[in-house]
Amino acid sequence: MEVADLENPTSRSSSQKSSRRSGSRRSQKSAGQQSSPTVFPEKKGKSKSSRQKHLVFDNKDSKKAKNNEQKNDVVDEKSNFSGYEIYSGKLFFDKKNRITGDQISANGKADISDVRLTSKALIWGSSLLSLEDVISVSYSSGVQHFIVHAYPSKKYLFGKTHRVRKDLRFIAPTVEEAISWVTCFAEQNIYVNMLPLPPTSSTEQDLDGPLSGALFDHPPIKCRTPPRILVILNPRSGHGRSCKVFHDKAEPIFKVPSDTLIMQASTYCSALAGFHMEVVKTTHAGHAKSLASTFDFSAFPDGIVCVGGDGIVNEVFNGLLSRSDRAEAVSIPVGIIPAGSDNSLVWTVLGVKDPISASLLIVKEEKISTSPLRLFS
Ligand SMILES: Nc1ncnc2c1ncn2[C@@H]1O[C@H](COP(=O)(O)OP(=O)(O)OP(=O)(O)O)[C@@H](O)[C@H]1O
Repeated sequence: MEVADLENPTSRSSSQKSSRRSGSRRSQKSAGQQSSPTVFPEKKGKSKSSRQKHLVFDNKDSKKAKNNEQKNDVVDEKSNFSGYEIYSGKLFFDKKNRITGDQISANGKADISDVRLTSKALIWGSSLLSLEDVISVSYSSGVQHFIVHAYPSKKYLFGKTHRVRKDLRFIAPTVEEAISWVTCFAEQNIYVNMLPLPPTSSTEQDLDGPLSGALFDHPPIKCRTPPRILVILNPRSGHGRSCKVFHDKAEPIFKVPSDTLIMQASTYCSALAGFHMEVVKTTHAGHAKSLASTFDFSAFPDGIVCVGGDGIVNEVFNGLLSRSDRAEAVSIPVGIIPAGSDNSLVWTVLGVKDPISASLLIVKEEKISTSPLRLFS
């Protein structure tokens, strides 16, 4: 099972317990949200019929339920999971990312399931993916598929868990439905990577025509503004292993190198969680303090992330508190990615030990917005 199994509720992430996102859809649209590039809907007429040739969804069974007014409670006794339904419908889960384009073969019919997006999870078959574990959704304008990027917990030896990256690709019956799914994810404050349109075959291009003209009938998908943060990394932390910890485990959550996100067998440049980060590696003791005491807030309005052990965090807080604009400094969000030899501070304050869980908290903007004064009071 790739994600939490409803039959086995203990495999779910403990982070499901609380969700800032419960509430009405309207309330979830934060004031800071901005429009991402407009999603160009499928061209009507010719293009629709051309795409319908791929579809094997049974439209009679397909149940599309967008519950703006009436929110259905989803309560699963086995998993003790609850949330209200945001959207539901039939989706093809492309388990092995093997389907080219949006075409689903007859063999793939068995993998078409009823999928529900609730205020807390994405649920299909016996699988449940907590939205707390979802980093982002990637989508290309005008295609039927989208990818949900997540780091669900997985059990390994002796009941211990660790987080594993999953890129779950779903194909909707129509482009319009794909857009609706992506829009609903965005409304749950999940970042949407708007990717370049994948290359189409010459035949398909001829049938569809260029994606221009009367393609603006869909409103733009709204998602949060990509945060800009300063990362202060102590390369000596954790006996010199902090750089590896950051680049291997944490950085891919915030952004991915251009050649690692693959959609439709084509390579796209994309940021996973859409963060703009400047990474500064400290060169000496006291460097983190001087950076925190002098950096320009306007360049990094969304905060600082410390990568290292307790010492580097201590320096950053001391640097912030030593500033002349202290009132503003104490409100700057500070995140911590544990990479030191002893990470007792991050464990005590945030309740996490591993760099992936700590990064998820930063992406979810839950702990990064805690001011240093409040942290230590
Ligand atoms: N480039 C550097 N070279 C030498 N020392 C540094 C450098 N950058 C920071 N330091 C100092 O190293 C000290 C220890 O760093 P840090 O706490 O991050 O790592 P650690 O000792 O591995 O972790 P922990 O404190 O959890 O045991 C910090 O107090 C800081 O002053």
